[in-house]
Amino acid sequence: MKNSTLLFFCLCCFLLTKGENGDDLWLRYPPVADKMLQASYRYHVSALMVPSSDATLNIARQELLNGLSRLLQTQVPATATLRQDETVIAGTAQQCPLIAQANIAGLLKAAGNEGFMIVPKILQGKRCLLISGNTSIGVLYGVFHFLRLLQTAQPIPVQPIISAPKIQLRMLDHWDNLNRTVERGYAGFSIWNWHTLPTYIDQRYIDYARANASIGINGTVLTNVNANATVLTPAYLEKVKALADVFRPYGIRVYLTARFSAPMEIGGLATADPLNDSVRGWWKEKIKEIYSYIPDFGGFLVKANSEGQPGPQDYHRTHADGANMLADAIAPYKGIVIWRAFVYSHDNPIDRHKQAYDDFVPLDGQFRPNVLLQVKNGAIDFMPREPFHPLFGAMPKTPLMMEFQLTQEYLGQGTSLVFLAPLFKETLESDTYSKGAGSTVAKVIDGSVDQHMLSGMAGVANIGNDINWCGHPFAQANWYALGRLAWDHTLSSEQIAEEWLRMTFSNELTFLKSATRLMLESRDIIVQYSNPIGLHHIMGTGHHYGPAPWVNNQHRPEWNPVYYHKADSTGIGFDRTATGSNALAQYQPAVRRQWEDIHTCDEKYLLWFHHVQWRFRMKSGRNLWEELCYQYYTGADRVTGMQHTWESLRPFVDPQRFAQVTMLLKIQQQEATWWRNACLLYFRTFSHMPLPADYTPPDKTLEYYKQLQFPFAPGN
Ligand SMILES: CO[C@H]1[C@H](O)[C@@H](O)[C@H](O)O[C@@H]1C(=O)O
Repeated sequence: MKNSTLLFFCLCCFLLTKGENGDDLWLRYPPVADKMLQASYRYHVSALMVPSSDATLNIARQELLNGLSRLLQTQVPATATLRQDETVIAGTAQQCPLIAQANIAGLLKAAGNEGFMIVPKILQGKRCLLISGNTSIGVLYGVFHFLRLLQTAQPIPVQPIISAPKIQLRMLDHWDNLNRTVERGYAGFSIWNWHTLPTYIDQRYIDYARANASIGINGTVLTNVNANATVLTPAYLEKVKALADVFRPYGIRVYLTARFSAPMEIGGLATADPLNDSVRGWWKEKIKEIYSYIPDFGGFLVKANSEGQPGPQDYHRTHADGANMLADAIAPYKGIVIWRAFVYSHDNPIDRHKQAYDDFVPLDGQFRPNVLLQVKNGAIDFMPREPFHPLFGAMPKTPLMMEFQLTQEYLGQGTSLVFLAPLFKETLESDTYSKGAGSTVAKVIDGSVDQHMLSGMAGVANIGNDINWCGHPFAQANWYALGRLAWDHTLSSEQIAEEWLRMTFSNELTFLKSATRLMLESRDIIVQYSNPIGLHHIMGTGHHYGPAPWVNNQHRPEWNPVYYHKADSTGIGFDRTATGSNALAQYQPAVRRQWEDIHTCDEKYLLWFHHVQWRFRMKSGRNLWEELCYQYYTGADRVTGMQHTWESLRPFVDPQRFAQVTMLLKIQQQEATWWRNACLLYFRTFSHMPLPADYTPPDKTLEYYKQLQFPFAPGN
């Protein structure tokens, strides 16, 4: 064997074995299984022309070479001149004279700063496929899109594809602590190794950047919102700089969480009052220092006056005073401040649902232009199902950024198969009616309803140092979905699930049909067996794992499940209508009308907005108690159905991942039974009604469930 052939053979063996454990996420690039298709791809992609003009284009070329050699099982040669057969050319018009001559400038306008175009062209009489954009990063996104077409067995485009992101800031928020624990993290420890940074660049950092770039994520907040000021000290800034240097060519900016009391903790000042001159001066100097390390630093994410975090209210200042102080200091560097709206405190005992709106709506119009307000999808806290947050549409003068949670804090954590795109879509497609019908949450956050220049969507990361990144093999799909929806919120959950499955597992249609359904139904199923009909926040306190609707001993009333379900002898549910907390008044009249009447309210939100009598007649004809039983039992049964579906997919999945998911589904089945039994046994003590005769009664007592301890639950 010639040396070069041997080398290529070794490379293929390495590439083919790498990825077995999921360490390549959706960038596994397995050989195209359909030989006809592979032959057609080989014909259309017979040479590559990618100029070496900068680090981003070098990455694009490398990704193409790597991806194509694995997919097509042949080495696609790089070329500097057009060949007789078809050439793929990637670059901007400035970088690549052939693209400049291709007459695509008009089309490229629609691609903006980060978008791309993939277009077939005849140049110098020869067929070419151009992957272009107005910037190198646009080209890189185009390259990943092109590879996705091949990974998902799509035809080579015959018509131009033009794509630009609908949302500007597409981010991951890591809740990673400096000691490498991850708050609400279920996939091991933090991937940021502060001990070996800045000198040691873990391959994981590069793979993380590739994965993010492949789905258009362009920002990462490295640290927990429950912040530690130490990350702003020089020793850490050097480490942050090392990460920023790795991520830059992938189009990813680095952000940090700013602890509001940092001027006191690491600056030696006596106060952190945002209107105090020394404090303002301290932040200015600190920000100048940060930019001396990281010239394109993105900015700060701040959790203030929430769950014990310091903030401007400690000095009788408003959230706007706090945000603006940082915004003024960072504006000269074009940095931004992302201020969180997740606030609640015990002096709002009637309904935690209302506080963010009460605190922030009066401040609309007072924030500097470089401030975004980051709002969780719902008003309580990443529940399995929540109506959209009433702040969306209620602050037209402030750009609101979406905060979704990818880590499954309340959704079975690391053990449950739950595909979150349907949850995200449910919120994004909700109509706020803020500017009349059609003012969906998606259009509020993409800035189109109120004409904002800044727009953003973040996902609380579900990434850790587990061998497969996210703990559960299917949890990777939630990271993927966030990126895809932040790029284009009109994509359907089905499309995203199918894309991810094709890239991660197989393009076999039989597999895809069942596996897509498995994913699409999974979120509904967990809602059904854990929090049906609008129930919420009835999980174990502290670790948030498993059911504990009986808990009533937390010193903060709003941390107790009983505060939320309000079960009593008459019924169950939280009355948020005018006869109750009146949280509904925070929505537009058209939204209110959907939910305020107990007889017409969408039943998925019924107990969210109403205290409902046990014998209330539901649309199914069952009374509320019977419906609750039906939902819990059906949900748990459907997990058994998920197990059967997965079993039927055995022929399509490698043994390792097949076994992992099989074992996890077994745990999920046990959890579903646990939720069902514990909740029904407990709620029965209020309804005083029996389980319908056709259900197998729980084989354990309520006392048994109350005494279960979880010393191993993450977060304990
Ligand atoms: C980072 O703290 C988290 C906290 O762990 C979590 O239980 C709650 O959901 O939300 C907080 C927040 O979003 O700030």
